[in-house]
Amino acid sequence: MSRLFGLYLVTPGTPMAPADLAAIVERAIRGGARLVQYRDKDADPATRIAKAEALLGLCRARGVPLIVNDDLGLAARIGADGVHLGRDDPDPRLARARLGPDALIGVSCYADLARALDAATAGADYLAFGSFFRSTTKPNALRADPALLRGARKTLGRPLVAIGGITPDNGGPLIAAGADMLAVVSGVFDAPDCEAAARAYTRLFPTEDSR
Ligand SMILES: Cc1ncc(COP(=O)(O)OP(=O)(O)O)c(N)n1
Ligand SMILES: Cc1ncsc1CCOP(=O)(O)O
Ligand SMILES: [Mg+2]
Repeated sequence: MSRLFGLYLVTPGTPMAPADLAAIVERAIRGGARLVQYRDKDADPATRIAKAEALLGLCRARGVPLIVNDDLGLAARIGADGVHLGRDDPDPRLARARLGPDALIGVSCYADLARALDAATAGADYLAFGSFFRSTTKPNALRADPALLRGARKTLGRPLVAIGGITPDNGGPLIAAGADMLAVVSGVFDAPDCEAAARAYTRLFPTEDSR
């Protein structure tokens, strides 16, 4: 089974102790999260290292890859499994050269299929589209139409990630349209029970047998 399938948990930048962040992520992994991204725009460098290392320890113990958002230097320093890059971030070729052939490199493509083709050519392992719905985490994110995923599925030949305002109620059609993973922040982190929330997303995906 491809490891790039299912719930992709993205962390919020909420200030909290590294162990508390890891405890929430652990519950989401118990609920089925298959990939974790450390995304944190505000913490100072020492806190970012401490949080990313706490997550890496957890993710290694649970067999779930850890991706670092934006920060190639942090990903390389802690030995993360990969990096996620957007339009203001380093080029995927640079990330590949720095992190090596086995690193998972994800690229944000917003609603732009041409950008996705370029990213695939540059060696991206997955291509992320969105925001598909209004996101409280990133209210000004560019918006994408779910129909885009059908075209992306036909032309790109890489796993597709959907992000932005995704809930257990609106995520099913994104999977039906071609998303391999649903990337989620608030739908898990703002839920009263993170494990149950993660499980609600996990149930949207077809089981290995039915794929
Ligand atoms: C899985 C996933 N998809 C998209 C993004 C957004 O990346 P980017 O456009 O670089 O924006 P920031 O997250 O850096 O604000 C993501 N992080 N993860
Ligand atoms: C990083 C990012 N890029 C587009 S929307 C988004 C945030 C997604 O968070 P949420 O799942 O809370 O909408
Ligand atoms: Mg970025």
